[in-house]
Amino acid sequence: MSMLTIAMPKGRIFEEAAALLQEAGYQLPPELDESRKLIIEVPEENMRFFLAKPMDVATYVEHGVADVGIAGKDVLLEEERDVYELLDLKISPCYLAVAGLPNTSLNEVAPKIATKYPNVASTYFRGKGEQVEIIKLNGSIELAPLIGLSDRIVDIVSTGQTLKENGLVEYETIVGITSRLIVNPVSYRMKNADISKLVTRLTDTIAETAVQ
Ligand SMILES: Nc1ncnc2c1ncn2[C@@H]1O[C@H](COP(=O)(O)OP(=O)(O)OP(=O)(O)O)[C@@H](O)[C@H]1O
Ligand SMILES: O=P(O)(O)OC[C@H]1O[C@H](OP(=O)(O)OP(=O)(O)O)[C@H](O)[C@@H]1O
Repeated sequence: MSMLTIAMPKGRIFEEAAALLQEAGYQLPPELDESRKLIIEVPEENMRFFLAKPMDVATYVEHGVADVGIAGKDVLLEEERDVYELLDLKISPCYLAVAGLPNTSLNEVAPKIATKYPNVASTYFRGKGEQVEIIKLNGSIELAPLIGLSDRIVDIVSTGQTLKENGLVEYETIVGITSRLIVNPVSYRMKNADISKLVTRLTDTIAETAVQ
């Protein structure tokens, strides 16, 4: 029987995702978060894990090298991939928002928006009929309005600490974000029994966590 391959995001989602799988009854080795290995096989569960950058998880799943993956909804919105989104795992909650320096209005012809999410940002402003110039950054987005690179940012907010410590305010909430279970469409057919078992177990675990 072929193994189920799961692309896991390294970084802040990882621990919550691994804990959720454990709670769902999968016995995962400590090696999964303790070593620097990027491929971890768990023969007892007939599973194999790839440790990927969060932005890349859906790429592995779309190409079918991973059967399933765990990805933030932000990543799925930014890069539309040919994958099925099966389940809201309700972990790593945050939201995408428009923020900037306080008391500044957007009266220029095409205000500059700095963001790690150029597609989400342009779709959002197009939807409001506002013309903007998108500036793609890869991190430290809050720096942009402070130094005059942009008028606004579109970025993730979780505790709000980063905005606060940099004297920025939120202007609009775009969309709420949680992590999702995604699956390759071919794997979904070929490995339906294993994937359905995973989905059922995770669904039960999420439901139990919700009532607690
Ligand atoms: N405060 C937050 N900031 C950023 N992402 C968050 C936050 N809270 C939850 N998330 C989720 O975590 C994912 C990003 O994880 P992480 O920050 O580890 O990766 P990253 O953005 O690639 O970071 P880096 O480039 O610094 O490694 C996002 O896709 C989002 O769904
Ligand atoms: O509301 P908060 O709890 O402060 O979280 C939000 C901050 O966290 C993320 O940045 P990250 O730590 O990933 O740094 P980076 O943008 O430099 O990658 C995000 O881009 C915000 O800057």
